[in-house]
Amino acid sequence: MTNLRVGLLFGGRSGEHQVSISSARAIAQALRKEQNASKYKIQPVYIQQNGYWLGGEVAQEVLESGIPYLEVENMQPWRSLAEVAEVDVWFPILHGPNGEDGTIQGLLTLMQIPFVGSGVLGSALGMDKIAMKMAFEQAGLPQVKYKGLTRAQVWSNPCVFPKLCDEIESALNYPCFVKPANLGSSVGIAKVRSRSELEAALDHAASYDRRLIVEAGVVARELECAILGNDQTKASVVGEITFDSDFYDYETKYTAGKADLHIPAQIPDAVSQQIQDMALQAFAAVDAAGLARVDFFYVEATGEILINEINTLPGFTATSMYPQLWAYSGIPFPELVDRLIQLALERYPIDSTHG
Ligand SMILES: Nc1ncnc2c1ncn2[C@@H]1O[C@H](COP(=O)(O)OP(=O)(O)OP(=O)(O)O)[C@@H](O)[C@H]1O
Ligand SMILES: C[C@@H](N)C(=O)O
Ligand SMILES: [Mg+2]
Ligand SMILES: [Mg+2]
Repeated sequence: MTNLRVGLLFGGRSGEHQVSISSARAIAQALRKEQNASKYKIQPVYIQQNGYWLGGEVAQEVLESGIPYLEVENMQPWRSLAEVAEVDVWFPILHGPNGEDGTIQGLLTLMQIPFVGSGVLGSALGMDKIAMKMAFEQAGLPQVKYKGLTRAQVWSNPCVFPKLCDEIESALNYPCFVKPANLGSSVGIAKVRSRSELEAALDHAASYDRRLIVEAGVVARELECAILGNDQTKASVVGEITFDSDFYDYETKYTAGKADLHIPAQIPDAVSQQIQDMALQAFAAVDAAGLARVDFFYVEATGEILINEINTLPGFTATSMYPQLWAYSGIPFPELVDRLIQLALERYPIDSTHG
């Protein structure tokens, strides 16, 4: 099909709103390159931070400028956007809650329009770090010790909260990492080394999500592997990230020069092979589709490889690993987005036979 209309869905009601805009800009650029230019027509649809959907000139302007649109006078619920009816295939490049978590995927499934990436189950399991870790546990994938919590427990009465902190300290020790269960780009994450830091971090993470996770901290090299495919999946070469900051936080991720990406990672072949196998297993364990990036910890001294997480809509920004891992593995960015759209079309008739 020529001139297929690709609904580039970006922004979103998420703490990763700005990252999504950056990812969408990179994908739009790739869709305008080489054969993609005659094959696809981009239909940008921007979801404001407050959740309203905007098409037309505003969406185009956000895509061109990279600057979020904050005005509220053009409020549109999604169903009144003319663009929505014209899309042949959706490319949701939304990160975090309300985009990477199955909500949009459910809506697009009901619209009966093919879309890039995982369906409802894969997205939801891949987003929620507690559910994800349970799925990984079932698949026999090694990971750090963790404890899942709810906001209600954290914001409970002053008698219960200290007991909760006692339990976390005795189960996980310091340092540990406190995270909102459903977020990404390190938003809301803190590395904590004391009781007072733990209390503050739990309170902070609870302001982002009603589900939280605390993980034992590990001293390790950080390795990532990209996956592409539906039922026949392929793993990319493994990459490593190094940085001087305390951990791979938001600023380190998205400020040019703060982190170094090493592709391929300088690790033994056997380690690389094991990480690729584990990444493929993780993809299957959450029922992901299309694409994902799987993040690992490699404890060099012991040879231990621990899975950290899967990201079913990984970043495509200038400092993001996913497109760079594939570029090194022989799939340039324009071909990568083409393949992702073709994978969405390939999967669609299969998924639509449910029920
Ligand atoms: N248990 C842990 N031990 C040591 N470091 C950790 C641990 N958990 C997280 N980190 C640090 O925090 C970073 C972010 O963690 P994580 O990948 O879980 O968050 P995220 O918000 O889902 O990030 P993204 O989706 O952008 O990859 C890791 O890359 C690592 O630097
Ligand atoms: C976008 C960010 N959550 C990533 O995983 O790259
Ligand atoms: Mg993540
Ligand atoms: Mg990560």
